[in-house]
Amino acid sequence: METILTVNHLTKKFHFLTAVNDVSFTIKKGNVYGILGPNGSGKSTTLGMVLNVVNETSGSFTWFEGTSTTHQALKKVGAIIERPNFYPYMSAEQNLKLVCKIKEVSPEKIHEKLELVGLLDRKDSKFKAYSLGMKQRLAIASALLNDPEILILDEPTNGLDPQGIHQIRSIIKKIAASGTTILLASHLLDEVEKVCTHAIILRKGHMIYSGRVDQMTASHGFFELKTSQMDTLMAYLKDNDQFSTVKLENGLITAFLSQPMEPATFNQLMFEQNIVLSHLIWRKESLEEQFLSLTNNTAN
Ligand SMILES: Nc1ncnc2c1ncn2[C@@H]1O[C@H](COP(=O)(O)OP(=O)(O)OP(=O)(O)O)[C@@H](O)[C@H]1O
Repeated sequence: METILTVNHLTKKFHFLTAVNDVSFTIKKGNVYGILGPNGSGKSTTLGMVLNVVNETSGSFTWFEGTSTTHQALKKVGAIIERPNFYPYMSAEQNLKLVCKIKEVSPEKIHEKLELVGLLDRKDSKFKAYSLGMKQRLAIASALLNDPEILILDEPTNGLDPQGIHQIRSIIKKIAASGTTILLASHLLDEVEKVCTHAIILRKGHMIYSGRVDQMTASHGFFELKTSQMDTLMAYLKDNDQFSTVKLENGLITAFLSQPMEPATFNQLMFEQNIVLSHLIWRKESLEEQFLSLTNNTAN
């Protein structure tokens, strides 16, 4: 499958705050990716870096397998990362004509794209008369005018009423069905589950999951661990492919299993490594719990 974007160990620091911490993922053609995380988890900063509007502190990213410069590659990317902003006294169609001029693309696709987002019958209405949902749909039509390879959306349903949310989600699915790759940022688990095939979950700038949405809940659980030899244990776990993600927070190690393992087996393994555990708890439904903490944790 063709690779659209490769992100390698991307990190962004704002003074003392690490907004994005060592994030790596790959975007493959035809899939719908959701970057999921609570407010402040680093979603917009990640999108900003790959769109060249935020400078990375370290790490790198490559568009379209490095076949062209980032500047050239971004011409094949449609992105909406800010609130839709068009000329208020011009109609939707006039605004899109202007976008075509600026982007140097033919205006012939305007009707097709307005039709796709359900605004063709409102093409002559002034932008200022549009509802927030219509403005967002117009922004999507605008981003699609040059038939980009990938559409990037930051919180596409924020501030919309339930009907507006439903319309945007249906449009995203329609765009994806036509073969356009999509990358969206959302703080709503429900949204990512409904719309996306793949998810990248961020928490405080760290990536805690990357993979298929339908495998998010098929987790083998995780161990919560404590020992007086934290460094040795961390090094051992990070080197062991039976664990997918290992993190150390507040003196507690959380090690996510990539395959089933009994706590007794793990304890025996630790014993053989001369690591004495003072705390060992195995928990299941880990990702659902993660989701709850992700979606409820507004103080993040
Ligand atoms: N220009 C900046 N200067 C300083 N700190 C910043 C800047 N931009 C973002 N941050 C901080 O980086 C962290 C990540 O922010 P980011 O906007 O990427 O998160 P997010 O997951 O997109 O959340 P939200 O949905 O609230 O935008 C936050 O703590 C934020 O305050």
